Amino acid sequence: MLPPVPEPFDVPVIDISPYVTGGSDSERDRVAREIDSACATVGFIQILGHGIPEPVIEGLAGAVDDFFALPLETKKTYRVEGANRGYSPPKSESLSLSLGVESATRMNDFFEAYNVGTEARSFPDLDLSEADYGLNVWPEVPSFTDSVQEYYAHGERVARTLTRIFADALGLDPGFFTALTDHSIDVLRMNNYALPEGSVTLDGELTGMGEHTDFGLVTVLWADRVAGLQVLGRDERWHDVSPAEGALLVNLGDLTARLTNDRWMSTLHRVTPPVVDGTITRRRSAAFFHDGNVDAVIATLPGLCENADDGYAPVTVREHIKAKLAGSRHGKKNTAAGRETERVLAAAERAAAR
Ligand SMILES: O=C(O)CCC(=O)C(=O)O
Ligand SMILES: [Fe+2]
Repeated sequence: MLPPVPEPFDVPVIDISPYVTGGSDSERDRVAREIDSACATVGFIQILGHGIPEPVIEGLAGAVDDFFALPLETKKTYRVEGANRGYSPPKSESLSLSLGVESATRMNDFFEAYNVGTEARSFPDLDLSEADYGLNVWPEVPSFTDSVQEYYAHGERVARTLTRIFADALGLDPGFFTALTDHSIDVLRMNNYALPEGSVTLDGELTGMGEHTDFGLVTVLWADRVAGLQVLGRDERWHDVSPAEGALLVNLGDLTARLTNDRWMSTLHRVTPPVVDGTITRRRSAAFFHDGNVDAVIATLPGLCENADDGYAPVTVREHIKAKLAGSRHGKKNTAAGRETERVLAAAERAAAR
């Protein structure tokens, strides 16, 4: 039975500084317990004490502003075929297809994005392929490369700090995630939700970014404090989420749900920016996706399934990400996700029925 009234919905605020600047065992223990509870009940967290200096965040925001202010034709010269890199124009992706949903709003996500990520050549000793770890393209925009690279290094540091906390919260060896992530496929997706006045008719189908779960282990999300992000609560209603002053949002991806046999949640979310007087209120965000080594095998932790065949089937990060990207970027329904698709589809369908 669905709850008759919406439940109060809060995205817990957690100060992770004991893991960033050093803290006592008991302080770290408190952080790990708070993270465990947030991951098991919401799947979204607001973190403070992350240690990213304000000028670094301002630098990222400035880079996002400068790039997306370019004419569309110029931005399109930075498209990269066949890799999750460079510019993605409005209406070229449909996140809901990454779930295996044949959406009525196919390719109607109006966000535009710029992606950069970890490159094969950063690991000269490993035999990594550029098909998995694509080369970045950098736009000719003053300070863009420096500002984005500086933020990227912090995004990676914060993601790794989080997985260190996850190991404690799940009672695992401190190095558990390091073994899965020492050459992690990471991507920073800078999103811009804006359409010039009059360029589009909002027919109720167009959306900022369709409902989806993130693909990897954990996402660190910087976002404007402007409405638009909505998260599906356990009451199966969509709730508006905007970060507290100075907070970054964090959410878990499908690979962590698989690892924990759904004890921790990969929560459905979407972006529906408000329309004021026929114009979309501009909103920016930057999602740092920490997805794990391409060849890491993600299998449910033994302590979290009663029988050996109880958990998710083991999957490599490569297989999983490939199926997801084929859905969102190439309009191909993700049929490989199995139990995961069932989980997210059931939640999406119940939310739609409300
Ligand atoms: O714009 C946002 O706040 C969310 C972006 C997001 O969910 C994503 O890029 O996966
Ligand atoms: Fe997302």
